[in-house]
Amino acid sequence: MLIGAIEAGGTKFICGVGNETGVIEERVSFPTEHPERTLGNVIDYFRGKQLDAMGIGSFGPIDVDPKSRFYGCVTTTPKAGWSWFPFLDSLKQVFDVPFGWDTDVNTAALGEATWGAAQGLGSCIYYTIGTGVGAGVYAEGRLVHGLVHPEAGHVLTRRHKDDHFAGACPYHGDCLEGMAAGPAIEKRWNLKGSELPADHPAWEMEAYYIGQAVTGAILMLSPKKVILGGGVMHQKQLFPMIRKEVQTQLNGYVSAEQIVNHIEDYIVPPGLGDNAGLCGALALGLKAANTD
Ligand SMILES: Nc1ncnc2c1ncn2[C@@H]1O[C@H](COP(=O)(O)OP(=O)(O)OP(=O)(O)O)[C@@H](O)[C@H]1O
Ligand SMILES: [Zn+2]
Repeated sequence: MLIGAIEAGGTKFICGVGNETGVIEERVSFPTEHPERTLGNVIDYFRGKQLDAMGIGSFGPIDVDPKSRFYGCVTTTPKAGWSWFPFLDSLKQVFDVPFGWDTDVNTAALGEATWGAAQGLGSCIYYTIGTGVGAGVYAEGRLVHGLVHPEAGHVLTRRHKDDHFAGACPYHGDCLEGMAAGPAIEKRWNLKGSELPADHPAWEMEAYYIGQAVTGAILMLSPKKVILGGGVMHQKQLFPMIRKEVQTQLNGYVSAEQIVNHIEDYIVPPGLGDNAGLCGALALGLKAANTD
């Protein structure tokens, strides 16, 4: 089986083809520009390939309700031209194959649940901490949608005692994304995260905020694995700090072995590394092929 995979990011698009075992055979990448131009590039790349299905994990927010007339669109984005643009339909008009469509983070969660760190577990939550913060939720063997889809990057946070930064979210100020995304780190410390030393106090603060979000997710969803990806999580020293923070915040209330004794196997980086998104899109395409 040959599946087309699209990781549609706000900064760049990655397209690739792979098979039902999760192997990506080739890939290309181009910058996210006006949708007509960007999707023109997508179509040019996939045209002529004998695809059985396609999967798209998109930056959001997006419409994931198949009954909605805006299904397959990015909804309210500041990115020029993308709001309500018929993203999915433009591709469906050219490629007569089953399509999978979901948020970038739900897609990465599916990739991890299918071939990565949460393989065979039936549930996980996947956070990306990058330019924004988002989370995908896989529970009881399926991706979670509802009224819209989870927007776990914007949960409210309790402020760190030494933090006087107002917060960078245009909607909420000091929500999780406003306090912990890459641009928040840069605004607070006047240095990019990648330029801050590993022992800088920034990371203790960062772990405090991510730890709160993960604690909330554990209490609300009881995921069998917590996966933390995105550019900021390249700071590997954050992992032990976040694990400790979660244990401190839970304070013994959740007595599962994974939290008490094996938290290093419970809160982990993506098993698929930087391929989580593209492999997830492959898994979405595969699901679409199998349900069509
Ligand atoms: N090594 C690093 N340490 C700390 N922060 C980093 C590092 N590398 C990248 N970042 C920060 O991560 C952010 C970029 O995140 P990422 O690489 O996940 O890209 P993105 O795809 O634009 O993010 P998003 O998934 O939110 O769209 C930037 O704010 C950058 O400063
Ligand atoms: Zn917010």
